[in-house]
Amino acid sequence: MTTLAVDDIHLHYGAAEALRGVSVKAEPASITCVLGRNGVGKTSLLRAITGQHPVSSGSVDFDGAALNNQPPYARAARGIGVVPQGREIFPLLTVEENLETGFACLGRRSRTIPPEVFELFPVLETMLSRRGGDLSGGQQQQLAIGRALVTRPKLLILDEPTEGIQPSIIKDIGRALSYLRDTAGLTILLVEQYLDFCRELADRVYIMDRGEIVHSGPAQDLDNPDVRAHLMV
Ligand SMILES: Nc1ncnc2c1ncn2[C@@H]1O[C@H](COP(=O)(O)OP(=O)(O)OP(=O)(O)O)[C@@H](O)[C@H]1O
Repeated sequence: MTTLAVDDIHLHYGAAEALRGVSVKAEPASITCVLGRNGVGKTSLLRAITGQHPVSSGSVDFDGAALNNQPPYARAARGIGVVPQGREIFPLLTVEENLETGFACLGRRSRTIPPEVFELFPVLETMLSRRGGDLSGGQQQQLAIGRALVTRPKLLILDEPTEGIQPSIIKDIGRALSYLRDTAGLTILLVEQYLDFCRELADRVYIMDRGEIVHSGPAQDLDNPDVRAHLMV
């Protein structure tokens, strides 16, 4: 069963239409990557999936059932984990407290930090009592992914996880996402501008332009200059 099926959604900010009939699917245990230049609607698509902005029409089905008008916290409780653009770490909370904010959508008995968070990102364990704001950008990105994993997601959504991150940590993040797909069977939906990262990781790619999907296919399609042309400024 398809984990996520976005079907023909339209989304408006006032009179401006940011999404014009967008359809996207994410299959179980796979990485789906949405690419596109600045301002084409990638974050708006994620807002529609996470419930942070209402859609004007169309549907979003998750795990076999419609999400309709469910608020973001209900979607998180159903298994949609989010790593937002800019990470949104609480700077004055410790690393441990930041991870524990993921407990909010869990029942009392599941309120533990899964060991895989520290297996994937050992630096977080060594920095548990440090303040989030004292971490480097790359460490904060790892923390944001760890916090999303605490919610035990079936679908992990990441908005530009490589933005402003040093190459060695981008590699760590890539390895972590492959592991989560291959070993934990997680479904991953990734918005990115970094083409090589997507080419290496993704199973399927979608390219957006001006609120529409202009190409979809296997990640190898990114080798095709005609496909890459959609990403040129
Ligand atoms: N809160 C908002 N109110 C009004 N317009 C918005 C809002 N958020 C985004 N937009 C507009 O909607 C369009 C799509 O923006 P969106 O952030 O979804 O694009 P994006 O592809 O994620 O861009 P980026 O790569 O810069 O994050 C843009 O024209 C943007 O200016």
